[in-house]
Amino acid sequence: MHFRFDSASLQASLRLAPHVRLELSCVEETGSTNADLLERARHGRLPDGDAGALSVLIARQQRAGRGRAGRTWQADPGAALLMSLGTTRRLHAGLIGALPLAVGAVAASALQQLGANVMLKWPNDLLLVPAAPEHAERVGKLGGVLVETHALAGDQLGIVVGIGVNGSLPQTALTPGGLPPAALCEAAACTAPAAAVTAALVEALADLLVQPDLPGTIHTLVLQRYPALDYARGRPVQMIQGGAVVLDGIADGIDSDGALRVRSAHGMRRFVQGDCSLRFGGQT
Ligand SMILES: O=C(O)CCCC[C@@H]1SC[C@@H]2NC(=O)N[C@@H]21
Repeated sequence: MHFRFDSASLQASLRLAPHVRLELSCVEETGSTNADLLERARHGRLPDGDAGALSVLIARQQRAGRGRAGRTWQADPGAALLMSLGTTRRLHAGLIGALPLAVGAVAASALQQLGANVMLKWPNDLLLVPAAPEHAERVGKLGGVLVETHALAGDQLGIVVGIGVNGSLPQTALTPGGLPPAALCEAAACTAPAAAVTAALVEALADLLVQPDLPGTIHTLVLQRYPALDYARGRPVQMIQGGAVVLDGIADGIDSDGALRVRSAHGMRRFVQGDCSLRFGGQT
């Protein structure tokens, strides 16, 4: 699966609600699509999401792709969808932690509709899960979501939603959380071409970001859609903060603010930051 587009043909293939207006650019190479759109946010050049407007930037290659928690995100040229969507909205700071989960839920649902069995791991991982239940533990990291924001004048926020999805397997070995990488080309039931994958994700994420009631939509996605997509729920996990294991327990789901609940012998603990590593057969 190879990702390479020109803006005009991608734009022509999109089915968007009539009020949605996209400024779409597809580039061969950039540093980071998230960094580019955040720069636009800093200069007041992201469009108005209340009016249904968004910027979408897709790159075939990134020189300095960004992952969560200051990590880098690497992908071979054309091997992954590398995309950011940017807009300005009014969003209470208390909901920023829940937004990546809502984005993940929307992206996972869009990919499921294309036949890939995609689930989620807190806070931002897209997982590819084998369809056969007896192989459900042969899960891999398909991609990730990186939401970055920039406070603007008034109570407006520049919101940049980045997503990376592997079409082909990357060269890298393990990913954060100890999972092997996975790619859409491995999902037997997903025969959609790269253009269809891209269009489905642009349509779904644009629709989310211009929702008139964005806070209510985030809330509903996190509380109602995320649970069915939550791969970790009920499984043994190890919580890692600052490189150290801080808790062994059982993932117990997500709160409305995006916090992960983990149950252990010491009771229930909420996490708003850190990594959640799955433990299979007692191993990390
Ligand atoms: O798993 C993660 O830590 C999040 C990865 C997010 C990667 C995407 S690729 C497009 C966008 N631009 C970036 O620099 N990062 C995000």
